[in-house]
Amino acid sequence: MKDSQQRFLLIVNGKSAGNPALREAVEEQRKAGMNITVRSTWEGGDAAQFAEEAFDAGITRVIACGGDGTVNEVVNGLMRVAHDKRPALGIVPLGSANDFATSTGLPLEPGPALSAAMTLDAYPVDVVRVTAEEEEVSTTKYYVNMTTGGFGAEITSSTPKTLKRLLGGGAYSVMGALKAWRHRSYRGTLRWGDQEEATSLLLLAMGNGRQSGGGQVLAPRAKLDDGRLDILLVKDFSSVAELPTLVNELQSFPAEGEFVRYFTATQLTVTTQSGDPAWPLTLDGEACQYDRFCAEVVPLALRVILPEGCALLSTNDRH
Ligand SMILES: Nc1ncnc2c1ncn2[C@@H]1O[C@H](COP(=O)(O)OP(=O)(O)OP(=O)(O)O)[C@@H](O)[C@H]1O
Repeated sequence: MKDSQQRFLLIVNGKSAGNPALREAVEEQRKAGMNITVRSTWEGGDAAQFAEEAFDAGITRVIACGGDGTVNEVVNGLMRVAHDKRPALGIVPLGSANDFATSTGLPLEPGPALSAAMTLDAYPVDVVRVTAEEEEVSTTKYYVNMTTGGFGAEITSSTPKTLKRLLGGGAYSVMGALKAWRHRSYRGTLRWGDQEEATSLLLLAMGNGRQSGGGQVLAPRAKLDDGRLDILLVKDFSSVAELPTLVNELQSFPAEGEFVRYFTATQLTVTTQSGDPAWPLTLDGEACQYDRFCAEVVPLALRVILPEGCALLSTNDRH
């Protein structure tokens, strides 16, 4: 479809509605004849609703203007639209972390980002469905980038920089930090493929994309369109003497390390024993807490506007 035939909906996080660079970029594109509607959110939930309504309003591309949380809401709204009617997703990153946009190589400034979202091609990517059963109520949420769980999720959702120190620091500074944060592990039984493991984890990461928490690469080999989740398990340690091994393994992501395991799966379920605390999760920046949940890949569910040659697409592997 030609750019002039596209109908664009910008869903702007109300926090950024006055962003001068975005306003200027929209004005410029409109002057160039582009058909742009802008809707600004008032509160959580609006972005998903606007995205869900987009197809009926004749929109062909929905452009999420905000941080990872806004992108996540828009993805959830788009997933409520039938697959063959689902508008493509573009991103103008205006958040504090912007992990998805950064890792896919999209422009980070509003002007170039809007231009990219309006003119670049859209590529089909996987979306991950997370279902949870809590007191007989079932909830379904989607994400496109990464979910972190356990203590790691607590840190990523509170202070992204703290996780950076955990992963990037030396063993002794890590130990001090962990003590200061009163770190804890989360217990549960994990099931994937034909495997089952009862374990105690500091961190679980389920990556469709590669990074979260403001630049933490937790799924370095993930591809957005390979039909698989890249799973990182970081087991708890019992003494400071074990920390150098743990920190080393976090640099190499071994398939079967002493503390770190990295593998792929199409589906992963986590179940806690009754009486154990529920797992804190951060789904593309959105915090929640579940006793039992299942994450599964919905292959090629959403077209996302990405840079040509994006390293996160397996179609670009040969380049
Ligand atoms: N008008 C508004 N004012 C303040 N907050 C809003 C408004 N509309 C939506 N929100 C909230 O903003 C959250 C999303 O924020 P967003 O991810 O865009 O920014 P961020 O947190 O700075 O980004 P990042 O995750 O990249 O750090 C939503 O969960 C929603 O609840």
